[in-house]
Amino acid sequence: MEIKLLTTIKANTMSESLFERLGGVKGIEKIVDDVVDAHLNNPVISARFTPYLEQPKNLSRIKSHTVEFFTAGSGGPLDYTGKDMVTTHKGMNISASEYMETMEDILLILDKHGKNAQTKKDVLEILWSLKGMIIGQ
Ligand code: HEM
Repeated sequence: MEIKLLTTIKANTMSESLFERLGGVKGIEKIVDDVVDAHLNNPVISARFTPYLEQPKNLSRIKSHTVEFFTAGSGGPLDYTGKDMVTTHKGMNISASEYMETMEDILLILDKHGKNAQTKKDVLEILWSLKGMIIGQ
């Protein structure tokens, strides 16, 4: 019984793409909204994001690009139409600890949305692979 249950969980995790496990475009939109809120409330990095509260058009552009980015990167059906990661973060001189704070916020929100350890690990792996394009640009 237990073995059967475990096998089912494993099969589900393996057959569903990361995109599906994140809840499709709708799920990713909710995650991105909550992650931006978490960044706005994170004292280490909030100053990077608070100016966008006065630029709602810009903020929604950044959010929809981020939704596209995670949809495309997780096997979903949207193309990413934003700037590449180096160009986007150029001139910001983001530190390693700021980068770690964004990862922490994202993991907390994935927890809040009930995502399992494998899903968090998969997202973390993608974010980790990009860190050289984000830090110190
Ligand atoms: C692996 C980690 C990260 C990923 C995948 C990522 C991804 C993105 C994406 C997709 C955009 C939208 C680009 C566009 O609209 O063309 C963006 C914008 C932005 N990111 Fe990141 N980011 C990461 C880390 C960070 C960190 C650590 C910070 C600062 C603490 C940061 C600050 C910003 C800011 C301020 C913008 C808005 C730039 C603008 O005005 O166009 N990002 N990021």
